[in-house]
Amino acid sequence: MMNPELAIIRIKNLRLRTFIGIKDEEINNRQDVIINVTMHYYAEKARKTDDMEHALNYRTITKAIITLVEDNRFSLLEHLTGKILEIASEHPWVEYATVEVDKPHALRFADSVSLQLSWQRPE
Ligand SMILES: Nc1nc2c(c(=O)[nH]1)N=C([C@H](O)[C@H](O)COP(=O)(O)OP(=O)(O)OP(=O)(O)O)CN2
Repeated sequence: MMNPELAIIRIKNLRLRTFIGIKDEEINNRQDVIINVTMHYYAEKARKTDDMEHALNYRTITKAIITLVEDNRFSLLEHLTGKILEIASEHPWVEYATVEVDKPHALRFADSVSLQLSWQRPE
């Protein structure tokens, strides 16, 4: 059974603009990306103390993702998603993280295309 103290933080539909893609049009123009991040961590201390010092600060993590995405350029969704996953999983309290990045304007006849990567802390 899952541990009830394992909190799940979800950063939902973080909408940013960046250079992503391999076509000339994509290299020369920023486009929208939509980012969803999930992080699992043991939140018992944060729950009991109501003190930010014991919580995984989703604001700090979100700001780091915004800086990464907006200040860089990427060719592949795989690379961009992997870099965001590095940020989402770097805090030592994070047990498990997933990142999904949508490129809504990538395919003419589809609503969106997305790529998801996950990370699990080794036992
Ligand atoms: N694990 C938690 N982390 C954070 C919590 C929380 O309850 N648990 N709460 C906060 C803040 O209260 C708030 O939700 C976010 O902070 P805020 O400064 O408003 O974030 P913004 O990104 O909107 O800040 P801007 O400076 O306005 O861009 C933080 N973390």
